[in-house]
Parts: sequence; C-alpha cells; structure tokens
Amino acid sequence: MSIRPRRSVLYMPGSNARALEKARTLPADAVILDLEDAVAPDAKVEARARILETVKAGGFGPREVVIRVNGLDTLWGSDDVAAAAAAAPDAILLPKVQDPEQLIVVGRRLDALGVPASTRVWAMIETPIAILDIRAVAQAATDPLTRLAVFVLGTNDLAKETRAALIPGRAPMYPWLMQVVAAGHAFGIDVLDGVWNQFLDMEGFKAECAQGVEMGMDGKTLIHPSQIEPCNVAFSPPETEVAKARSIIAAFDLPENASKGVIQLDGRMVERMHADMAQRTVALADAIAARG
Ligand SMILES: CC(C)(COP(=O)(O)OP(=O)(O)OC[C@H]1O[C@@H](n2cnc3c(N)ncnc32)[C@H](O)[C@@H]1OP(=O)(O)O)[C@@H](O)C(=O)NCCC(=O)NCCSC(=O)C[C@H](O)C(=O)O
Ligand SMILES: [Mg+2]
Repeated sequence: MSIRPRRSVLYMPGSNARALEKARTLPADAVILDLEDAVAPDAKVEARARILETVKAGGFGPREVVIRVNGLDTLWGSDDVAAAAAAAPDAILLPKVQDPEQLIVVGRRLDALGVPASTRVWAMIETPIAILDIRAVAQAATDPLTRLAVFVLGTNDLAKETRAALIPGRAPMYPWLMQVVAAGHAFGIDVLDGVWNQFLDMEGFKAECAQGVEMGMDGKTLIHPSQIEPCNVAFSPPETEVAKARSIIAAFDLPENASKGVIQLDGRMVERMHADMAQRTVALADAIAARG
C-alpha cells in the first residue's frame, strides 16, 4: 500500500514573493500557491507570472505543489488554467466545484494542452450545492479524464454562502463536513479540512486539528507557517497506534491464525478489517518516516 502524506497543506498568496520563497523549505506536506481569494484583482496577472516562474524553477523536494486557479467563470480563470498547465504542478486546485461537468471541462482542457497525467485535479468544496450534490461530484473521480484526487474544504466560503457560524467545535457544519469525508473516501479521494483563521490562537487550532483527525480528514489546509508543526503532529499516527497496528498485522500472520476471520488480542476483538486498517496506519507512518 502506498500513501502520500497530506497532513499539512499551506496556502501561499501568489502575490506575496516573500511567502513563495519559503515554499521550498517549510515542513509542509504540500503548498498551495494561490491565485484566487488571497490575491487582489489588480495583482492577479503579476501573481500568475510569479507562480509560473516559481513552479517551473522546481526544488520543492517531497512537497506537493498545487496551484489554485480562479474559477473558469471569472476574468482570470481560463488564463490561470493555461499558465498552470504550462507549469505542470502536482495538482491544480479548482475553486467552488459543485458539478462534475466543471471537472470534465478542465480535464479535457488539460488533455488538449498535453499536460502529463501526473498533474492531478483537486476540488474546493465550499458551496451549499456542492454539499447537496457531493456524491455526484465525488463519483467523477471514477472517470480518469477528471484527474480528481483531493477534496479541499472551504469553510469560509461555506459560512458565507450558508450563513452558518464558524465557531469552535463547528457544530453547524459538522454534518456537511462528514458528508464530504464519506463521499470522498467512498471514491478514493483524500479530504483536507478547512483553514483555522485565528492563527494566533494555537490551542483553538490544535483542537480543530484533533477534531479533523477524529472525523477522518487526511490533513488540514493552513494559512500560516506556525500551524505546520502542530498539524503534522496531529495528523501523524501516534507511536502507540503504530505499534498496535504492527501487532495486529503480526497476529494475523501467525500460522495458527491463517484461516481465522476474528481473533482476540490483548482483550480486544480483532477482525480482518482491523488488519486492513492497521496496514494503512503502518503505510502512512512509513511514508512519513521516509520524509525524514
Ligand atoms: C494571515 C497572514 C495575512 C498573516 O500575515 P503576517 O501578519 O505578515 O504574518 P507574520 O508576520 O506572522 O509572518 C511571519 C513570517 O511568515 C511568513 N508567512 C506568513 N504567512 C505565510 C504563508 N501563508 N506562507 C508562507 N510564509 C508565510 C511571512 O512572510 C513572515 O516571513 P518573514 O518576513 O521571513 O518573517 C498571512 O499569514 C497570509 O497571508 N496567509 C495566507 C492567507 C491565504 O492564503 N488565504 C487564502 C487561503 S484561505 C481560503 O481561501 C480558504 C477557502 O477558500 C475558504 O473558503 O475557506
Ligand atoms: Mg474559498
């Protein structure tokens, strides 16, 4: 089993040269070079050129490099996709995806531009329609044309569009977030949690990371470098969990358990499905360790 860790995914405004410089050194699993909400309209064209140059220069090591373009219904979207295609990043992040057709249109465009299949598409889930139609959007991943690999929750836009409050604990949004996790994982799509805006409130941030882990998120999107380390810790399986996972795998590998579907281990019922989960935990821990 091979897993790509996507614990910490940091947004960097394309208009902020100083921030972009840090993309090659910060310990984030991925960076999103942003052309959308973090960049003012007057700065978008210059930011696009800067991002293109940054991505083409390479040197990001194990970090995934993602370009967030403006929507295709904006003045900049089409040129953003063309520029991102020329840079061939690891992924292009499309804002406000709510209809599989949006993914098909972009997939066709990337194919027509000869963009290698290694450039995937990530989709922001941040509108009420996307939440209501999430199964159809997730199912688009079964069509390789769409290149769909990751859902990114946009909780700020969701709050804006639904008028739900963004509060600690996120009670108003909980069902929507879980719908996205369920739909994403049903179709092999990683799901990244939304951002924590109060970047000086580290305790609140850690609590939201822990909640994301409990919900089954694969990682969290971030706005400030100070959030990377605690996020990496939160989304890494703890050593005790990895040790337990290894012992479950070892137990099922014993000859006397070869034909058993269920065994007891340290007073707990363990089934083959738990061994599958254990394999995933170990694969994730190994992939994280391989990063150093
Ligand atoms: C939030 C910020 C505006 C804060 O900026 P600032 O006050 O300048 O921060 P600091 O002085 O604490 O910065 C310290 C150093 O860290 C660098 N820095 C800061 N942020 C980043 C970053 N994101 N990436 C890389 N480096 C960063 C500064 O350059 C300082 O460096 P140095 O000068 O060497 O000391 C700012 O953090 C920021 O702009 N964050 C990103 C905001 C953003 O991208 N927003 C859009 C994405 S969120 C979104 O749209 C979610 C979604 O769509 C939704 O709907 O929810
Ligand atoms: Mg948004």
